[in-house]
Amino acid sequence: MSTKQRTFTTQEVAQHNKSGDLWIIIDAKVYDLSRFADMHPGGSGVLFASAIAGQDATQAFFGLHRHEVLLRPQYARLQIGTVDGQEEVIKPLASDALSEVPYAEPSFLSKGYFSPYYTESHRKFHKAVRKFMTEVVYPEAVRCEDNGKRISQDVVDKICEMNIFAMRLGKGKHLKGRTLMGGVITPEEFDHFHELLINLEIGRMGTRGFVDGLLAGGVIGLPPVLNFGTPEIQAKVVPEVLSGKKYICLAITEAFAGSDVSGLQTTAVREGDVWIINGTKKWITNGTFADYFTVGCKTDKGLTVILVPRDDNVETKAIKTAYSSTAGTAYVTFTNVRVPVSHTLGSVNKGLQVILSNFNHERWMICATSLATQRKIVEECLKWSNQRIVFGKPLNSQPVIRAKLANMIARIESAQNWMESITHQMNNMSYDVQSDRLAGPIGLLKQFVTRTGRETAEDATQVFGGRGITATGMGKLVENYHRTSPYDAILGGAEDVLGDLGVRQAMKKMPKNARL
Ligand code: HEM
Repeated sequence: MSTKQRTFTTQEVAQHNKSGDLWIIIDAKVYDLSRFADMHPGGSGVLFASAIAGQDATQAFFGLHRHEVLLRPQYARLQIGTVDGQEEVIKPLASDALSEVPYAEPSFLSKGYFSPYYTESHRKFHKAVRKFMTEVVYPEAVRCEDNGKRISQDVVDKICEMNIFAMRLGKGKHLKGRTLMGGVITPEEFDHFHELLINLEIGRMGTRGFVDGLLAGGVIGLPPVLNFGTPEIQAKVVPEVLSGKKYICLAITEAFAGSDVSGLQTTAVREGDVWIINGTKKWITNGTFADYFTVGCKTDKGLTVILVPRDDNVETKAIKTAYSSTAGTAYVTFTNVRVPVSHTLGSVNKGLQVILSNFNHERWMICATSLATQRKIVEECLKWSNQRIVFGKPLNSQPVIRAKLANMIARIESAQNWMESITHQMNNMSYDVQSDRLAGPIGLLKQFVTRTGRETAEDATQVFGGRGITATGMGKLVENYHRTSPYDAILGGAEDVLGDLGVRQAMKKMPKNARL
């Protein structure tokens, strides 16, 4: 019989209540803390309080620790048995399970709710993605977010084997003949809702630096190659990148010009069959580890996008930003870099079109991951305000807390519904039509998601108090979100610029005869 199956009465447990002989009960499980007490991060003293030592400390424990503490192997092995006649109630979810906390999942995944958009294909796809993300990607996300190291090759290989990276580029020829999520769906079935589901799963991990470190640079850096590269360049680069053997990033922004791409100063000068590239790029996601750079360059009569392979004349330096350096954010310097003209992506001097054609998809992706993190934060607040006891009552018995929750829920539900409506349009429009009709709505959606995201980050910090500004423990997701939600408001186009874009697009489409 394993020690885990031993049972004890509460009276027996109560005998072990002193230094060198300390047991406690947490959720029907008996833990022997005799030797651990001196190593306890919260100090040994708290464990010897009369309401804790030898007693049922469930409520005290969950007021101070996340459930995951008990699951860590070094702590799980402190369990010596269970309490006679009691059953464990607080269990970890299965890796493909859905949260039953109201609003923790989008409504189409919540029991008893319906959706006009999702089919059985999306549901089974979602189950496979959730399982994979929970088992393979999430542990890596937590590790990398913490230690700032880039994603490991082993995890990249597994992601690419499932073709998750390829699917993040959306529908298209690059999916032809690929086995998606081990064959759960066919490439022909794949649509933007499948893609949305991947992004939602990535966002809900709540590790913002890692969300970008998870090859986000490739999601925006590869499409120009896929859509504008010569057949030879495509045949070489696309398989290398989609298999995770090489990394690519998009290098547009500079210290001189961010959202205003017409102000770029990196130059490409043609000398026979080569481009000579000089200049710097800043805030380049995945730049520290990229093998290829999709670079926006100033040429004689405009902008030209050129694929630059890393060589000794390309230098990358990590930039210290507010989020984890696992994102690989770089300052890139090109010094007389020589690149064959066959590496030109699209037409010379017509690079703006190449850059702009990418933006809608990038912004839509940021909306999805940002929204999913926001939803995760709402789940954290709903759980915390339910379990946290203040002045003898759960936190959610305070009207002011419930008012914050009401606003948070309304924001994520509005954003999700708008997001799904735009995704439905994407599924039914050609890429060109999308550029015309959806650039404005996607800009406005992004403004809405990121602005509400920061309101939610503020509210969540108030709900969590000191824990919401602490990078470990109960409020660690709230702390991460509060610190990193401005990223979504900047990356892919600053919030105000995008709101303005939405209105300018609407102005362009105003009927000439519109009058009150
Ligand atoms: C199996 C039993 C326990 C284990 C394995 C454990 C483990 C830990 C760990 C790992 C931390 C660091 C913070 C974190 O990662 O969340 C911590 C903090 C703490 N623990 Fe425990 N603990 C146990 C039981 C208890 C109990 C019964 C109490 C009751 C008073 C307690 C009080 C605290 C306090 C006050 C802190 C500091 C919290 C903070 O900084 O916000 N612990 N514990």
